[in-house]
Amino acid sequence: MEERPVDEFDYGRAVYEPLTQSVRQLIDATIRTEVGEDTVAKVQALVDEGARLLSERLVPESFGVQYTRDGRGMPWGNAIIGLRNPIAPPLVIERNRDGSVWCDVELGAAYEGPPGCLHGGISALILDQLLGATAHRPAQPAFTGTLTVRYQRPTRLGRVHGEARVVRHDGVKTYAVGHLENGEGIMVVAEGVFVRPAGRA
Ligand SMILES: CCCCCCCCCC(=O)SCCNC(=O)CCNC(=O)[C@H](O)C(C)(C)COP(=O)(O)OP(=O)(O)OC[C@H]1O[C@@H](n2cnc3c(N)ncnc32)[C@H](O)[C@@H]1OP(=O)(O)O
Repeated sequence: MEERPVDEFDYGRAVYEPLTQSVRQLIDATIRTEVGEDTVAKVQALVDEGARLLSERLVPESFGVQYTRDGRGMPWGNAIIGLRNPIAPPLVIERNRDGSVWCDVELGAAYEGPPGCLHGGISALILDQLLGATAHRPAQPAFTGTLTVRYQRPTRLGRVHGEARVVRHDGVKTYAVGHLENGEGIMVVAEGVFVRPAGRA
């Protein structure tokens, strides 16, 4: 059996996070490059070789949430916070003492919708995760039941600040609100109902 370091979280982070960050740079450069076709073909061959090497051993399906032996969750494939997911910015969510949450994130060319602006689906994705994180209780996961998003103004690509907080609980339902803002003000607001499924709460 393979010898695993005691701290799998730190080991995994040290090994995979730099790779993920390199692939994020690759995604950005793939979108914005203006080099000639010979260079594009050369890079494609290198990328194909990298994918071939990484594919020599894969988990059978998606990554899921793997746990360290001391119980720490590693949602590293997650589409928005995944440490091993190059399409995740990634979002790093901070929690205040009152349970509200916030994040600061840099969103570049890979997240474009209208020219120069953040794609509305990405705004909704960030808000879904933020509102879900504030609604979350340990060992009582809450699923997004309904998420309502109001796009007040186009959000320019670049640095975005997000916040979310719980406004009330009603049985298995938790109601949360949040917003995204930048130097131009509050751009997107959201409210959501998060439901703890019967039998799993
Ligand atoms: C640190 C970790 C941070 C984690 C953050 C996570 C963020 C990401 C969150 C997601 O993206 S989750 C993925 C997207 N969501 C889903 O896939 C959910 C799919 N839907 C379901 O699984 C079920 O429909 C659901 C769990 C939402 C509800 O099923 P139940 O069978 O438990 O609901 P039930 O019919 O028993 O109703 C319970 C209560 O919830 C209400 N309800 C049910 N579905 C609802 C809904 N969709 N929206 C709002 N309220 C809903 C329902 O009216 C009722 O209210 P009352 O108690 O007042 O009668």
